[in-house]
Amino acid sequence: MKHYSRTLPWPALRGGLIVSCQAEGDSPFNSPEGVALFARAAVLGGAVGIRSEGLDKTRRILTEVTVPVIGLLKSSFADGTVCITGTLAGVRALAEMSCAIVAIDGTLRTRENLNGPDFIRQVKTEVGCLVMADIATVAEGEACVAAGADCLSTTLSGYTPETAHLNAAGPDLALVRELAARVRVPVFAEGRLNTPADAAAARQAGAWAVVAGSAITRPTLITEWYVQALQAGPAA
Ligand SMILES: CC(=O)N[C@H](C=O)[C@@H](O)[C@H](O)[C@H](O)COP(=O)(O)O
Repeated sequence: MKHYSRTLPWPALRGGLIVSCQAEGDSPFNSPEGVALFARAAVLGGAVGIRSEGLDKTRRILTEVTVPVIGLLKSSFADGTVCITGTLAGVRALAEMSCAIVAIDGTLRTRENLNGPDFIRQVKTEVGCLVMADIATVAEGEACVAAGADCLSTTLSGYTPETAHLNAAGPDLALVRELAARVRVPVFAEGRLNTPADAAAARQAGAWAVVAGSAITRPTLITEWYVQALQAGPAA
């Protein structure tokens, strides 16, 4: 196992904002250059960390910022729901390019014949990088910590079959609150934190730090929010 020498990122991230700089599909920002511009803008605005998807994009972002970068690769489970870094090769590639932390799907869904906690156990043994377990429930979070996850993020609440009903309900602050009370590793609040007030509420709920993406780095989606609000018409 290779040993990744690094300063632990937890103090630098504490109480701060991590901006998720991702772009997909026909987004005009869907390139290493595009997301790197977002990362630079985020750091200028005071972001203490960046979350980044994809090997080429993450490699580029790492050359542009000095704050800790949380790297991940996205794929899909058979039912079409999102899987966050589900292969050992992917974890290794992100760790070797010096991501401070690698985000891994910590849900109980099976990838490479392992569920999230078992996969994290394998990653900690065979790769040895810092792991952020992306989870959707308290039980998943506790199982990932027992498996060796270095921190948790509520990323997947609302995006797994059993939590899909929460998607329309705004950020899952109840999950942040419960995890923060139960585990001894940093808990990051992530997912649908679309306003500064949401971010502050997540800190109040016990989040170590807050991750925001869409509301900062998905301008097409933000535009749609405005357009839909206007289509609802004027109040009677
Ligand atoms: C579910 C999933 O695929 N989440 C992804 C995880 O990396 C990203 O698409 C999100 O943008 C990120 O989690 C930040 O969340 P929000 O964009 O809601 O602020």
